[in-house]
Amino acid sequence: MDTTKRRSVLQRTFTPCLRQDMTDGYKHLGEKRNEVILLVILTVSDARLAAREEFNRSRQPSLSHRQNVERYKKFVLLPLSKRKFCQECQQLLLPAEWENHFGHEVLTDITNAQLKRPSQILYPLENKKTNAQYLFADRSCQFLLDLIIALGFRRVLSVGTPRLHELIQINGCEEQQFNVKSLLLDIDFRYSQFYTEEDFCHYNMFNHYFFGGKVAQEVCRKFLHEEKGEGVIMVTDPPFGGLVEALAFSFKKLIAMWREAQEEAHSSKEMPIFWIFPYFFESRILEFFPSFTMMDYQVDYDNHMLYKHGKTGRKQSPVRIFTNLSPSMIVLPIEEGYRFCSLCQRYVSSENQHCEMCNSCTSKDGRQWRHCVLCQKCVKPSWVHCNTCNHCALQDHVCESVQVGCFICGGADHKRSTCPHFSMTRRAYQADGKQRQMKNKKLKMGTIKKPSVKQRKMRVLKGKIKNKKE
Ligand SMILES: C[S@@+](CC[C@H](N)C(=O)[O-])C[C@H]1O[C@@H](n2cnc3c(N)ncnc32)[C@H](O)[C@@H]1O
Ligand SMILES: [Zn+2]
Ligand SMILES: [Zn+2]
Ligand SMILES: [Zn+2]
Ligand SMILES: [Zn+2]
Ligand SMILES: [Zn+2]
Repeated sequence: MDTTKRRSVLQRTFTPCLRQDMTDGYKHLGEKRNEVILLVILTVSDARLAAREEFNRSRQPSLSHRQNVERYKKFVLLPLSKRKFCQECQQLLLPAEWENHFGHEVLTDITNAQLKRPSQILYPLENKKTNAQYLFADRSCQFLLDLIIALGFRRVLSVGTPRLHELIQINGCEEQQFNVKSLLLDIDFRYSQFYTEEDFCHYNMFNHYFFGGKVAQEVCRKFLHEEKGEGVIMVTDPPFGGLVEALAFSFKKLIAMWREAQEEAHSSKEMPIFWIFPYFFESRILEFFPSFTMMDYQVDYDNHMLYKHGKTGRKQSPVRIFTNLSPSMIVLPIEEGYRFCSLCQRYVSSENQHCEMCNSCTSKDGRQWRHCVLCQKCVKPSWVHCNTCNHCALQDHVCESVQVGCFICGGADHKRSTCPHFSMTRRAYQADGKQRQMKNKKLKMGTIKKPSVKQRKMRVLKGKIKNKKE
């Protein structure tokens, strides 16, 4: 099935709420769209909380998790020839339902091995804006699991990492001595067809919402509290379009839940976390989690043309692991070119050279960076020092002093950030600060064409119309 057809099929079927959840992840944060999201998180009133819960409730799928578990039990008892999966509806089918799916593309002879790898049967969701489901390449997934085992963890809270969850479950089934467990928290309700309520919670990581209510929340709490909270690590790989603030808000809630199991004396202990995210979000993540360090390991994905290792994809994935564990403990594979820098006490990628002036292995993107004496720091290899801007930038950038006025309305007396025509709504719904910054940078560097006055006026007009609608 081609992508367009698949997408339209997904839009028609399974549960309309799933599609809505994926696109409306942020909107769950509050009903009133013209509010600044961060404020909504921090000062959410009772009334708004109720409205939010009502919104979440209205997104409940037609079949409950329990019903899906019962269906699964019946499904596994069927002989192979009667085990079907409708690709269009993304649903396991029981014989009585076959006729309703007449004319749909159906997979047959679903084996137990296939049932244990749902991420291979289910189509990755492809909403580019908020959630493209980028699945780990086997190499990266196995690396993560090996690392988790080597570090001695026994329980993994898999937040938006279905493939890692799946790998852990498979190992658990196949090897008696394998003693790592995983609980998957994900907004993709299709997974409820394959996992019990003890293994999967339908969860929104943008507002820490458990769709299964108190019962599901208790499953998570119990999981975190086993062995007094010892041996647990949270691994998360959120959609990259996700707001760091919102994610941090939810992760802090999960950390607080874990901390309840800690004795007073250990109340300042941190729950170990691997947060997988692009390197250019480093400063944003550190704002919320100052104890985190970014690892050099490049996480690869199966279904992302750019972030995929190998012939067709770009070799350098921008996705990294952020962790609050000591960097010296995170051993990166030497066979893939990583090496240990004894001065930094961490593994770094092969091109990442130790800079004596910065006293650090400074590269962020895997290329060798160069020290600029004037900037007093290392910069990307493609940058040169600009005396007009007083810092390094791309050779063909547009110098800062040349840029006067506002990019939005063209007004000469203010900058875009204080533009009176740029409503709060649009600001809040723009991409995360970092993404904005990146775009600004690109504008400054001239990699994005500066809009003409006419284009700017059109934008203001469109903005006004949109705001009126809202
Ligand atoms: C970039 S993918 C990561 C998948 C991971 N690399 C793997 O292979 O297991 C993002 C994951 O987060 C989930 N997700 C997206 N939005 C979410 C939300 N609001 N709350 C919880 N999970 C969400 C998606 O369903 C998906 O599984
Ligand atoms: Zn169907
Ligand atoms: Zn170093
Ligand atoms: Zn340097
Ligand atoms: Zn410089
Ligand atoms: Zn310049």
